[in-house]
Amino acid sequence: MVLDDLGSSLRGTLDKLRGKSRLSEEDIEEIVKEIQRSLLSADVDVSLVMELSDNIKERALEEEPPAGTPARDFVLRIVYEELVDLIGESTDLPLEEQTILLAGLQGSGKTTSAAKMAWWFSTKGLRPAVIQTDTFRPGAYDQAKEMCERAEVDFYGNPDNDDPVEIARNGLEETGEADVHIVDTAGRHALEDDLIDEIEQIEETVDPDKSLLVLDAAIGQGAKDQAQQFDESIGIDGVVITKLDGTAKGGGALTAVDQTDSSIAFLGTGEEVQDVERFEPDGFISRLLGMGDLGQLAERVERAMQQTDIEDDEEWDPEDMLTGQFTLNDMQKQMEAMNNMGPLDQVMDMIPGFGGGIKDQLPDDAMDVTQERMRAFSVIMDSMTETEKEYPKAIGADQIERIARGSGTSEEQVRELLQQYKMMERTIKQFQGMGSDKEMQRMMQQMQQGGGGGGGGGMGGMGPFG
Ligand SMILES: Nc1nc2c(ncn2[C@@H]2O[C@H](COP(=O)(O)OP(=O)(O)OP(=O)(O)O)[C@@H](O)[C@H]2O)c(=O)[nH]1
Repeated sequence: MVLDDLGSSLRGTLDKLRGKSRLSEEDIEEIVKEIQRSLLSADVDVSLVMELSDNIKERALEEEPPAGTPARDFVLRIVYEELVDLIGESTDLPLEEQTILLAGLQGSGKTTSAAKMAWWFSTKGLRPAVIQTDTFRPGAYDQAKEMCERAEVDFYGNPDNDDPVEIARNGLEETGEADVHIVDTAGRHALEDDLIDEIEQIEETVDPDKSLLVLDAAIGQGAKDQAQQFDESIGIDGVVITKLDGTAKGGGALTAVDQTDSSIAFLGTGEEVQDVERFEPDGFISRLLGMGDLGQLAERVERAMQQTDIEDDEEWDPEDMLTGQFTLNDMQKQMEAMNNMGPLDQVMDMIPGFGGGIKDQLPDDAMDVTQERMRAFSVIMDSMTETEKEYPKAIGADQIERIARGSGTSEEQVRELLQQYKMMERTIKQFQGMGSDKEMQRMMQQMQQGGGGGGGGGMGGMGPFG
Protein backbone atom coordinates (compact mmCIF):
# COMPACT_ATOMS: atom_id res chain seq x y z
CA MET A 1 0.00 0.00 0.00
CA VAL A 2 1.07 3.56 -0.59
CA LEU A 3 3.71 4.69 1.85
CA ASP A 4 3.10 1.58 3.90
CA ASP A 5 6.69 1.70 4.93
CA LEU A 6 6.20 5.17 6.36
CA GLY A 7 3.37 3.91 8.52
CA SER A 8 5.30 1.03 10.06
CA SER A 9 8.67 2.74 10.45
CA LEU A 10 7.08 5.84 11.89
CA ARG A 11 5.08 3.79 14.35
CA GLY A 12 8.30 2.13 15.43
CA THR A 13 10.03 5.47 15.98
CA LEU A 14 7.05 6.94 17.77
CA ASP A 15 6.79 3.93 20.03
CA LYS A 16 10.24 4.73 21.34
CA LEU A 17 8.78 7.97 22.68
CA ARG A 18 6.27 6.14 24.86
CA GLY A 19 6.43 7.37 28.44
CA LYS A 20 8.32 10.52 27.54
CA SER A 21 6.72 13.83 28.33
CA ARG A 22 9.21 16.08 26.55
CA LEU A 23 10.85 15.79 23.17
CA SER A 24 14.55 16.39 22.86
CA GLU A 25 16.09 17.84 19.74
CA GLU A 26 17.62 14.42 19.03
CA ASP A 27 14.19 12.78 19.22
CA ILE A 28 12.88 15.22 16.66
CA GLU A 29 15.90 14.71 14.40
CA GLU A 30 15.38 10.98 14.51
CA ILE A 31 11.70 11.20 13.65
CA VAL A 32 12.32 13.63 10.81
CA LYS A 33 15.08 11.40 9.38
CA GLU A 34 12.74 8.41 9.51
CA ILE A 35 10.06 10.32 7.67
CA GLN A 36 12.53 11.52 5.03
CA ARG A 37 13.93 8.03 4.53
CA SER A 38 10.49 6.47 4.11
CA LEU A 39 9.14 9.14 1.78
CA LEU A 40 12.22 9.16 -0.44
CA SER A 41 12.24 5.39 -0.72
CA ALA A 42 8.56 5.58 -1.65
CA ASP A 43 9.55 7.78 -4.64
CA VAL A 44 8.16 11.03 -3.30
CA ASP A 45 9.84 14.02 -4.90
CA VAL A 46 12.86 15.30 -2.95
CA SER A 47 11.69 18.90 -2.68
CA LEU A 48 8.34 17.76 -1.34
CA VAL A 49 10.04 15.58 1.25
CA MET A 50 12.22 18.44 2.40
CA GLU A 51 9.30 20.80 2.67
CA LEU A 52 7.31 18.33 4.75
CA SER A 53 10.14 17.39 7.07
CA ASP A 54 11.13 21.04 7.59
CA ASN A 55 7.58 21.86 8.60
CA ILE A 56 7.40 18.99 11.05
CA LYS A 57 10.74 19.86 12.57
CA GLU A 58 9.92 23.53 12.92
CA ARG A 59 6.59 22.86 14.57
CA ALA A 60 7.90 20.16 16.89
CA LEU A 61 10.66 22.47 18.08
CA GLU A 62 8.66 25.64 18.38
CA GLU A 63 5.20 24.61 19.48
CA GLU A 64 4.56 24.00 23.12
CA PRO A 65 2.76 20.73 23.77
CA PRO A 66 -0.49 21.22 25.73
CA ALA A 67 0.00 20.45 29.41
CA GLY A 68 -0.07 16.74 30.19
CA THR A 69 0.27 15.68 26.56
CA PRO A 70 2.73 12.83 26.13
CA ALA A 71 5.50 13.60 23.63
CA ARG A 72 4.39 10.77 21.37
CA ASP A 73 0.84 12.10 20.99
CA PHE A 74 2.10 15.61 20.42
CA VAL A 75 4.43 14.67 17.60
CA LEU A 76 1.91 12.25 16.12
CA ARG A 77 -0.56 15.09 15.86
CA ILE A 78 1.95 17.29 14.05
CA VAL A 79 2.92 14.50 11.62
CA TYR A 80 -0.75 13.75 11.02
CA GLU A 81 -1.64 17.37 10.29
CA GLU A 82 1.34 17.94 8.03
CA LEU A 83 0.64 14.78 6.05
CA VAL A 84 -3.00 15.75 5.63
CA ASP A 85 -1.80 19.14 4.48
CA LEU A 86 0.65 17.62 1.98
CA ILE A 87 -1.87 15.24 0.47
CA GLY A 88 -4.60 17.83 0.61
CA GLU A 89 -8.35 17.58 0.43
CA SER A 90 -10.10 14.99 -1.67
CA THR A 91 -11.08 16.12 -5.20
CA ASP A 92 -14.44 17.82 -4.97
CA LEU A 93 -17.00 15.60 -6.72
CA PRO A 94 -20.52 16.67 -5.80
CA LEU A 95 -23.16 13.97 -6.08
CA GLU A 96 -24.93 15.55 -9.01
CA GLU A 97 -25.06 15.59 -12.80
CA GLN A 98 -21.58 15.77 -14.25
CA THR A 99 -19.17 14.60 -16.92
CA ILE A 100 -15.83 13.16 -15.93
CA LEU A 101 -13.01 12.59 -18.40
CA LEU A 102 -10.32 10.01 -17.61
CA ALA A 103 -6.80 10.37 -18.99
CA GLY A 104 -3.63 8.39 -18.51
CA LEU A 105 -1.02 6.18 -20.10
CA GLN A 106 -1.67 2.67 -21.36
CA GLY A 107 -2.36 0.15 -18.64
CA SER A 108 -2.65 2.73 -15.88
CA GLY A 109 -6.12 1.40 -15.08
CA LYS A 110 -8.45 3.89 -16.83
CA THR A 111 -10.98 1.39 -18.12
CA THR A 112 -11.12 -0.46 -14.82
CA SER A 113 -11.40 2.84 -12.92
CA ALA A 114 -14.20 4.08 -15.19
CA ALA A 115 -16.34 1.06 -14.31
CA LYS A 116 -15.37 1.23 -10.63
CA MET A 117 -16.23 4.91 -10.37
CA ALA A 118 -19.53 4.32 -12.15
CA TRP A 119 -20.30 1.58 -9.63
CA TRP A 120 -19.37 3.94 -6.79
CA PHE A 121 -21.71 6.68 -8.09
CA SER A 122 -24.47 4.09 -8.47
CA THR A 123 -24.15 3.20 -4.78
CA LYS A 124 -24.80 6.88 -4.05
CA GLY A 125 -28.13 6.75 -5.84
CA LEU A 126 -27.04 8.30 -9.12
CA ARG A 127 -27.34 6.84 -12.61
CA PRO A 128 -23.89 6.68 -14.15
CA ALA A 129 -22.84 5.74 -17.68
CA VAL A 130 -19.42 4.83 -19.02
CA ILE A 131 -18.53 5.96 -22.53
CA GLN A 132 -15.67 3.99 -24.01
CA THR A 133 -13.70 5.93 -26.63
CA ASP A 134 -10.61 3.71 -26.69
CA THR A 135 -10.30 2.65 -30.34
CA PHE A 136 -6.57 2.07 -29.97
CA ARG A 137 -6.38 -1.03 -27.81
CA PRO A 138 -8.16 -4.08 -29.20
CA GLY A 139 -10.18 -5.54 -26.37
CA ALA A 140 -10.80 -2.26 -24.57
CA TYR A 141 -14.42 -2.22 -25.76
CA ASP A 142 -15.20 -5.75 -24.53
CA GLN A 143 -13.40 -5.18 -21.24
CA ALA A 144 -15.29 -1.99 -20.51
CA LYS A 145 -18.63 -3.48 -21.56
CA GLU A 146 -18.15 -6.55 -19.40
CA MET A 147 -17.07 -4.55 -16.35
CA CYS A 148 -20.03 -2.19 -16.74
CA GLU A 149 -22.36 -5.17 -16.90
CA ARG A 150 -20.87 -6.44 -13.66
CA ALA A 151 -21.21 -3.00 -12.12
CA GLU A 152 -24.79 -2.84 -13.47
CA VAL A 153 -24.28 0.60 -15.01
CA ASP A 154 -25.07 2.04 -18.45
CA PHE A 155 -22.42 1.66 -21.11
CA TYR A 156 -21.79 3.09 -24.55
CA GLY A 157 -19.12 2.17 -27.06
CA ASN A 158 -18.93 1.37 -30.77
CA PRO A 159 -16.37 -1.19 -31.91
CA ASP A 160 -17.19 -0.44 -35.56
CA ASN A 161 -16.26 3.21 -35.34
CA ASP A 162 -12.60 4.21 -35.20
CA ASP A 163 -13.16 7.89 -34.48
CA PRO A 164 -12.94 8.42 -30.69
CA VAL A 165 -14.25 11.98 -30.90
CA GLU A 166 -17.37 10.86 -32.73
CA ILE A 167 -17.87 8.02 -30.24
CA ALA A 168 -17.61 10.49 -27.38
CA ARG A 169 -20.19 12.81 -28.96
CA ASN A 170 -22.61 9.97 -29.79
CA GLY A 171 -22.04 8.45 -26.38
CA LEU A 172 -23.18 11.56 -24.55
CA GLU A 173 -26.34 11.64 -26.66
CA GLU A 174 -27.08 7.93 -26.35
CA THR A 175 -26.64 7.91 -22.58
CA GLY A 176 -28.69 11.06 -22.07
CA GLU A 177 -30.71 9.49 -19.26
CA ALA A 178 -27.66 9.08 -17.06
CA ASP A 179 -26.62 11.73 -14.51
CA VAL A 180 -22.92 11.02 -14.38
CA HIS A 181 -21.03 10.48 -17.62
CA ILE A 182 -17.60 8.92 -17.29
CA VAL A 183 -15.60 9.12 -20.49
CA ASP A 184 -12.79 6.59 -20.81
CA THR A 185 -10.02 7.38 -23.27
CA ALA A 186 -7.24 5.46 -25.00
CA GLY A 187 -3.74 5.31 -23.55
CA ARG A 188 -0.35 5.00 -25.22
CA HIS A 189 2.97 3.71 -24.01
CA ALA A 190 4.31 7.20 -23.78
CA LEU A 191 2.98 10.69 -24.17
CA GLU A 192 2.95 10.79 -27.96
CA ASP A 193 1.63 13.80 -29.83
CA ASP A 194 -1.30 11.90 -31.30
CA LEU A 195 -2.47 10.89 -27.81
CA ILE A 196 -2.39 14.50 -26.71
CA ASP A 197 -4.18 15.67 -29.88
CA GLU A 198 -6.84 13.03 -29.44
CA ILE A 199 -7.54 13.74 -25.81
CA GLU A 200 -7.65 17.48 -26.44
CA GLN A 201 -10.29 16.94 -29.11
CA ILE A 202 -12.32 14.65 -26.85
CA GLU A 203 -12.04 17.19 -24.06
CA GLU A 204 -13.36 19.91 -26.34
CA THR A 205 -16.25 17.71 -27.43
CA VAL A 206 -17.45 16.44 -24.07
CA ASP A 207 -16.61 19.61 -22.10
CA PRO A 208 -16.02 17.71 -18.83
CA ASP A 209 -16.73 19.09 -15.38
CA LYS A 210 -13.70 17.20 -14.10
CA SER A 211 -10.67 15.71 -15.84
CA LEU A 212 -8.98 13.03 -13.78
CA LEU A 213 -5.53 11.59 -14.38
CA VAL A 214 -5.33 7.85 -13.72
CA LEU A 215 -1.96 6.77 -12.35
CA ASP A 216 -0.62 3.36 -11.46
CA ALA A 217 0.65 3.50 -7.87
CA ALA A 218 3.87 1.91 -9.11
CA ILE A 219 4.78 4.99 -11.13
CA GLY A 220 7.95 6.61 -9.92
CA GLN A 221 9.57 9.88 -10.83
CA GLY A 222 8.05 9.71 -14.35
CA ALA A 223 4.78 10.80 -12.82
CA LYS A 224 5.97 14.38 -12.68
CA ASP A 225 6.40 14.86 -16.46
CA GLN A 226 3.29 12.92 -17.28
CA ALA A 227 1.17 14.93 -14.89
CA GLN A 228 2.58 18.17 -16.19
CA GLN A 229 1.87 17.37 -19.85
CA PHE A 230 -1.68 16.18 -19.28
CA ASP A 231 -2.27 19.20 -17.10
CA GLU A 232 -1.06 21.56 -19.81
CA SER A 233 -3.22 19.96 -22.49
CA ILE A 234 -6.55 19.33 -20.74
CA GLY A 235 -6.13 20.61 -17.17
CA ILE A 236 -6.10 18.00 -14.40
CA ASP A 237 -8.56 18.41 -11.53
CA GLY A 238 -7.77 15.23 -9.66
CA VAL A 239 -5.88 11.97 -9.65
CA VAL A 240 -7.07 8.37 -9.40
CA ILE A 241 -4.35 6.14 -7.94
CA THR A 242 -4.76 2.50 -8.97
CA LYS A 243 -3.26 -0.83 -7.90
CA LEU A 244 -2.77 0.17 -4.29
CA ASP A 245 -3.40 -3.45 -3.37
CA GLY A 246 0.01 -4.36 -4.80
CA THR A 247 3.43 -3.64 -3.46
CA ALA A 248 3.60 -0.24 -5.13
CA LYS A 249 5.19 2.64 -3.33
CA GLY A 250 2.79 5.33 -4.45
CA GLY A 251 5.10 8.26 -3.89
CA GLY A 252 5.16 9.17 -7.59
CA ALA A 253 1.41 9.59 -7.56
CA LEU A 254 1.67 11.98 -4.62
CA THR A 255 4.25 13.96 -6.54
CA ALA A 256 1.84 14.16 -9.50
CA VAL A 257 -0.85 15.54 -7.23
CA ASP A 258 1.51 18.23 -6.06
CA GLN A 259 2.75 18.95 -9.59
CA THR A 260 -0.73 19.55 -10.99
CA ASP A 261 -1.82 21.36 -7.88
CA SER A 262 -4.72 18.94 -7.80
CA SER A 263 -5.93 16.34 -5.34
CA ILE A 264 -6.73 12.65 -5.09
CA ALA A 265 -10.23 11.60 -6.10
CA PHE A 266 -10.31 7.80 -5.87
CA LEU A 267 -8.10 4.90 -4.87
CA GLY A 268 -8.18 1.57 -6.72
CA THR A 269 -7.50 -1.41 -4.49
CA GLY A 270 -8.11 -4.46 -6.68
CA GLU A 271 -9.36 -5.78 -9.99
CA GLU A 272 -13.05 -6.04 -9.16
CA VAL A 273 -15.55 -3.23 -9.74
CA GLN A 274 -16.13 -2.85 -6.01
CA ASP A 275 -12.42 -2.40 -5.28
CA VAL A 276 -12.57 1.36 -5.16
CA GLU A 277 -12.56 3.94 -2.41
CA ARG A 278 -13.33 7.60 -2.50
CA PHE A 279 -10.19 9.26 -1.20
CA GLU A 280 -10.64 10.77 2.27
CA PRO A 281 -7.43 12.38 3.52
CA ASP A 282 -8.23 12.16 7.24
CA GLY A 283 -9.02 8.49 7.13
CA PHE A 284 -6.21 7.70 4.74
CA ILE A 285 -3.54 9.27 6.91
CA SER A 286 -5.04 7.81 10.07
CA ARG A 287 -4.82 4.39 8.49
CA LEU A 288 -1.28 5.08 7.40
CA LEU A 289 -0.31 5.95 10.93
CA GLY A 290 -2.12 2.91 12.31
CA MET A 291 -4.97 4.87 13.82
CA GLY A 292 -7.78 3.26 11.84
CA ASP A 293 -10.35 4.64 9.45
CA LEU A 294 -13.83 4.30 10.85
CA GLY A 295 -15.48 6.07 7.92
CA GLN A 296 -14.32 3.52 5.34
CA LEU A 297 -14.94 0.67 7.73
CA ALA A 298 -18.53 1.71 8.28
CA GLU A 299 -19.09 1.93 4.52
CA ARG A 300 -17.67 -1.54 3.93
CA VAL A 301 -19.63 -3.06 6.76
CA GLU A 302 -22.81 -1.55 5.38
CA ARG A 303 -22.07 -2.92 1.93
CA ALA A 304 -21.20 -6.35 3.30
CA MET A 305 -24.39 -6.39 5.33
CA GLN A 306 -26.41 -5.76 2.20
CA GLN A 307 -24.65 -8.59 0.39
CA THR A 308 -24.97 -11.04 3.27
CA ASP A 309 -28.62 -10.20 3.82
CA ILE A 310 -28.03 -10.26 7.53
CA GLU A 311 -30.25 -7.25 7.85
CA ASP A 312 -33.15 -9.53 6.96
CA ASP A 313 -32.18 -12.14 9.50
CA GLU A 314 -34.48 -11.38 12.38
CA GLU A 315 -32.79 -13.87 14.67
CA TRP A 316 -29.37 -12.31 14.40
CA ASP A 317 -28.32 -8.85 15.46
CA PRO A 318 -24.67 -7.95 14.85
CA GLU A 319 -24.90 -5.44 17.68
CA ASP A 320 -25.32 -8.31 20.15
CA MET A 321 -21.99 -9.65 19.11
CA LEU A 322 -20.24 -6.43 20.02
CA THR A 323 -21.91 -6.05 23.35
CA GLY A 324 -22.51 -9.51 24.68
CA GLN A 325 -21.82 -13.18 24.20
CA PHE A 326 -20.08 -14.29 21.01
CA THR A 327 -21.52 -17.61 19.81
CA LEU A 328 -20.78 -20.03 16.99
CA ASN A 329 -23.83 -18.70 15.16
CA ASP A 330 -22.28 -15.23 15.40
CA MET A 331 -19.04 -16.59 14.07
CA GLN A 332 -20.74 -18.07 11.04
CA LYS A 333 -22.53 -14.82 10.22
CA GLN A 334 -19.40 -12.85 10.95
CA MET A 335 -17.37 -14.97 8.56
CA GLU A 336 -19.91 -14.52 5.79
CA ALA A 337 -19.97 -10.77 6.31
CA MET A 338 -16.22 -10.48 6.49
CA ASN A 339 -15.86 -12.50 3.37
CA ASN A 340 -17.99 -9.91 1.61
CA MET A 341 -16.05 -6.97 3.01
CA GLY A 342 -12.88 -7.62 1.08
CA PRO A 343 -9.36 -8.60 2.03
CA LEU A 344 -9.10 -8.68 5.80
CA ASP A 345 -5.77 -7.00 5.82
CA GLN A 346 -7.39 -3.91 4.34
CA VAL A 347 -10.36 -4.12 6.67
CA MET A 348 -8.19 -4.45 9.77
CA ASP A 349 -6.21 -1.37 8.80
CA MET A 350 -9.41 0.62 9.11
CA ILE A 351 -10.15 -0.42 12.68
CA PRO A 352 -8.60 2.00 15.16
CA GLY A 353 -5.90 0.28 17.13
CA PHE A 354 -5.75 -2.74 14.84
CA GLY A 355 -3.71 -1.22 12.03
CA GLY A 356 -0.21 -1.34 13.32
CA GLY A 357 -0.47 -3.10 16.63
CA ILE A 358 -2.96 -5.83 17.36
CA LYS A 359 -3.16 -7.00 13.76
CA ASP A 360 0.54 -7.86 13.69
CA GLN A 361 0.18 -9.93 16.84
CA LEU A 362 -2.65 -12.10 15.57
CA PRO A 363 -1.76 -15.51 14.17
CA ASP A 364 -1.84 -15.52 10.36
CA ASP A 365 -4.94 -17.67 10.16
CA ALA A 366 -6.84 -15.96 12.96
CA MET A 367 -9.34 -14.60 10.52
CA ASP A 368 -8.96 -16.90 7.60
CA VAL A 369 -12.44 -16.84 6.14
CA THR A 370 -11.99 -18.58 2.82
CA GLN A 371 -15.07 -20.05 1.23
CA GLU A 372 -13.66 -23.54 1.61
CA ARG A 373 -13.21 -23.21 5.37
CA MET A 374 -16.63 -21.67 5.69
CA ARG A 375 -18.23 -24.59 3.89
CA ALA A 376 -16.43 -27.13 6.08
CA PHE A 377 -17.41 -25.22 9.20
CA SER A 378 -21.06 -25.01 8.29
CA VAL A 379 -21.19 -28.78 7.63
CA ILE A 380 -19.76 -29.36 11.11
CA MET A 381 -22.11 -26.86 12.68
CA ASP A 382 -25.09 -28.63 11.14
CA SER A 383 -24.28 -31.57 13.37
CA MET A 384 -24.27 -29.49 16.54
CA THR A 385 -27.19 -28.86 18.82
CA GLU A 386 -28.44 -25.30 19.34
CA THR A 387 -27.06 -25.37 22.89
CA GLU A 388 -23.63 -26.36 21.62
CA LYS A 389 -23.66 -23.49 19.14
CA GLU A 390 -24.67 -21.05 21.84
CA TYR A 391 -22.17 -22.37 24.41
CA PRO A 392 -19.27 -23.81 22.40
CA LYS A 393 -17.06 -23.77 25.47
CA ALA A 394 -19.09 -26.62 26.98
CA ILE A 395 -18.26 -28.95 24.08
CA GLY A 396 -16.13 -31.81 25.39
CA ALA A 397 -14.35 -34.82 23.90
CA ASP A 398 -17.50 -36.97 23.66
CA GLN A 399 -19.38 -34.30 21.81
CA ILE A 400 -16.46 -33.68 19.49
CA GLU A 401 -16.47 -37.36 18.56
CA ARG A 402 -20.25 -37.32 17.96
CA ILE A 403 -20.12 -34.11 15.89
CA ALA A 404 -17.26 -35.45 13.73
CA ARG A 405 -19.17 -38.70 13.11
CA GLY A 406 -22.41 -36.89 12.36
CA SER A 407 -20.86 -34.44 9.93
CA GLY A 408 -18.57 -36.92 8.21
CA THR A 409 -15.52 -34.91 9.20
CA SER A 410 -12.61 -35.66 11.51
CA GLU A 411 -12.30 -34.80 15.18
CA GLU A 412 -9.33 -32.69 14.21
CA GLN A 413 -11.52 -30.57 11.92
CA VAL A 414 -14.06 -30.06 14.70
CA ARG A 415 -11.24 -29.00 17.04
CA GLU A 416 -9.99 -26.63 14.38
CA LEU A 417 -13.39 -24.98 14.23
CA LEU A 418 -13.46 -24.60 18.01
CA GLN A 419 -9.96 -23.19 17.90
CA GLN A 420 -11.00 -20.68 15.25
CA TYR A 421 -13.98 -19.77 17.40
CA LYS A 422 -11.71 -19.08 20.37
CA MET A 423 -9.42 -16.87 18.32
CA MET A 424 -12.29 -14.89 16.90
CA GLU A 425 -13.88 -14.54 20.30
CA ARG A 426 -10.64 -13.13 21.65
CA THR A 427 -10.44 -10.67 18.76
CA ILE A 428 -14.04 -9.59 19.23
CA LYS A 429 -13.32 -9.04 22.92
CA GLN A 430 -10.50 -6.70 21.99
CA PHE A 431 -12.83 -4.94 19.63
CA GLN A 432 -15.45 -4.64 22.39
CA GLY A 433 -12.89 -3.04 24.64
CA MET A 434 -11.85 -0.54 22.06
CA GLY A 435 -14.52 2.04 22.87
CA SER A 436 -12.99 2.34 26.30
CA ASP A 437 -9.39 2.36 25.20
CA LYS A 438 -8.29 5.28 27.30
CA GLU A 439 -5.16 6.10 25.39
CA MET A 440 -6.92 6.08 22.06
CA GLN A 441 -9.73 8.27 23.36
CA ARG A 442 -7.38 10.75 24.87
CA MET A 443 -5.33 10.96 21.70
CA MET A 444 -8.37 11.56 19.57
CA GLN A 445 -9.60 14.27 21.89
CA GLN A 446 -6.28 16.00 21.75
CA MET A 447 -6.27 15.84 17.98
CA GLN A 448 -9.66 17.46 17.86
CA GLN A 449 -8.69 20.17 20.30
CA GLY A 450 -5.49 20.71 18.34
CA GLY A 451 -7.31 22.00 15.22
CA GLY A 452 -5.39 24.74 13.37
CA GLY A 453 -2.33 23.60 11.49
CA GLY A 454 -3.99 23.29 8.08
CA GLY A 455 -5.06 19.75 8.83
CA GLY A 456 -8.72 20.40 8.27
CA GLY A 457 -9.33 20.39 12.00
CA GLY A 458 -8.74 16.97 13.46
CA MET A 459 -10.39 13.67 12.87
CA GLY A 460 -13.57 14.40 11.02
CA GLY A 461 -14.41 10.79 10.34
CA MET A 462 -13.68 9.43 13.81
CA GLY A 463 -17.01 10.21 15.38
CA PRO A 464 -17.22 7.58 18.13
CA PHE A 465 -14.12 8.96 19.77
CA GLY A 466 -15.19 12.60 19.68
N1 LIG B 1 -4.59 -5.30 -8.73
C1 LIG B 1 -5.15 -4.28 -9.37
N2 LIG B 1 -5.19 -4.31 -10.70
C2 LIG B 1 -5.76 -3.26 -11.34
C3 LIG B 1 -6.30 -2.15 -10.64
N3 LIG B 1 -6.78 -1.28 -11.56
C4 LIG B 1 -6.55 -1.84 -12.77
N4 LIG B 1 -5.94 -3.04 -12.66
C5 LIG B 1 -5.48 -3.95 -13.72
O1 LIG B 1 -4.53 -3.29 -14.51
C6 LIG B 1 -4.64 -3.70 -15.87
C7 LIG B 1 -4.80 -2.47 -16.76
O2 LIG B 1 -6.02 -1.85 -16.44
P1 LIG B 1 -6.94 -1.16 -17.55
O3 LIG B 1 -8.13 -0.62 -16.86
O4 LIG B 1 -7.14 -2.07 -18.70
O5 LIG B 1 -5.98 0.01 -18.00
P2 LIG B 1 -6.21 1.15 -19.10
O6 LIG B 1 -5.56 2.37 -18.57
O7 LIG B 1 -7.63 1.25 -19.47
O8 LIG B 1 -5.38 0.58 -20.31
P3 LIG B 1 -5.41 1.09 -21.86
O9 LIG B 1 -6.81 0.93 -22.34
O10 LIG B 1 -4.46 0.15 -22.53
O11 LIG B 1 -4.92 2.47 -21.87
C8 LIG B 1 -5.82 -4.65 -15.93
O12 LIG B 1 -5.32 -5.97 -15.91
C9 LIG B 1 -6.60 -4.35 -14.65
O13 LIG B 1 -7.29 -5.48 -14.17
C10 LIG B 1 -6.22 -2.14 -9.20
O14 LIG B 1 -6.62 -1.22 -8.48
N5 LIG B 1 -5.62 -3.23 -8.62
